[in-house]
Amino acid sequence: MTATQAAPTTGDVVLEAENLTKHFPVRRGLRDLFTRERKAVHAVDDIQLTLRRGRVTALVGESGSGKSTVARLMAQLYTRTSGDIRLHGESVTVHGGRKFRAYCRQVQMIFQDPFASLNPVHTVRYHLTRALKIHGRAGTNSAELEQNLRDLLLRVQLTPPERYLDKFPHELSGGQRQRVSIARALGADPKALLADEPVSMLDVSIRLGVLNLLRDLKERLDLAILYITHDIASARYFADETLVMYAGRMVEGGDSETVTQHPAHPYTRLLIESAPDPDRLDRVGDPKDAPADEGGGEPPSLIAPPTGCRFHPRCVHAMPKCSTEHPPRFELPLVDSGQAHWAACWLYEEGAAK
Ligand SMILES: Nc1ncnc2c1ncn2[C@@H]1O[C@H](COP(=O)(O)OP(=O)(O)OP(=O)(O)O)[C@@H](O)[C@H]1O
Repeated sequence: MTATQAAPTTGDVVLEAENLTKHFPVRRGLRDLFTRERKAVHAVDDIQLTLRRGRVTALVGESGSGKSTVARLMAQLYTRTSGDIRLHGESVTVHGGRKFRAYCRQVQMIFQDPFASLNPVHTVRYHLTRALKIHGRAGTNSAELEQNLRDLLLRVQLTPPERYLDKFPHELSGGQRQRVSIARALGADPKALLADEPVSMLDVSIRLGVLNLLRDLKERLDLAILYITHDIASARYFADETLVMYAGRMVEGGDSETVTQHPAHPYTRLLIESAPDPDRLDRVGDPKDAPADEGGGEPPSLIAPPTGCRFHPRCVHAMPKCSTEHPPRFELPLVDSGQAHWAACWLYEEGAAK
């Protein structure tokens, strides 16, 4: 670092996406041979996302809303259809090779199923040594490598490290396996972690421990973390900021307390109603905070998504405009936290009847 460069501080932008879009082409069937139309799954459309040092951003939505696709795009595992991804302010597009490795040194992904992401025929020592070697952090001799391996396991609270180093994945519990996956990611000394449903396959009793570990890493290593989940209650507990996705688009965002306690978008309210948070139970019946019925139904087809707001076919507040015009982000009045809060919903256009 040169003398003129300021040291990075908590809150600095690490990774950001602008207008990120991914359409997966659909293979043409026999019936489509005579049409010119090219069908695609509109998995992710026009996403804005900013990950900052020392902060957790939750991306919440039901199955198929596009959360994993966003993470894979940010990890450069998928090529994007359009949009921009910037790492420390610089646009990046990599397709494998040395550039991809350099990107992975800064941005690491943690997957939902630690059993699938660890090779069953190799020990913890093998997985972690490989990660350290790939990223040039194995040290110059075997004593240094041993110390680095121990440090990684200590960092994910697998103690004493000697007990775990020579174990195979099947000899570990689900929580321990996920901790090894996290240790492997830390082997790169990344600046951002993309955690795709990191606890959803774990026993309920050990989920909190793994989330607490991630929070501890965020604080101690000043990591920027993207936390993908379908469980909005855990976003309130764990994330600083929460973004809600529906059918490939972002519909609401703000600090986690505000989004989960004062949800604005009818879809966010529906998500919260279907996953009650004990702290809100005393307010059930308060029409301002918990409308009685926010609609049900199924998410739409992403091959031919609804025009206008994609939630309008399920929305009990839908107005004529909702089916024809895509709503922009409307800034909402600040509540308790004083942090920015927005919703992409015509209900919040100035003058709209709520
Ligand atoms: N490789 C692919 N080819 C075609 N369609 C895909 C592909 N990957 C994802 N999709 C589609 O894109 C949409 C978004 O999928 P994605 O996995 O990102 O959602 P998600 O919110 O992460 O869901 P889940 O929680 O079930 O993983 C879905 O309709 C899915 O079927």
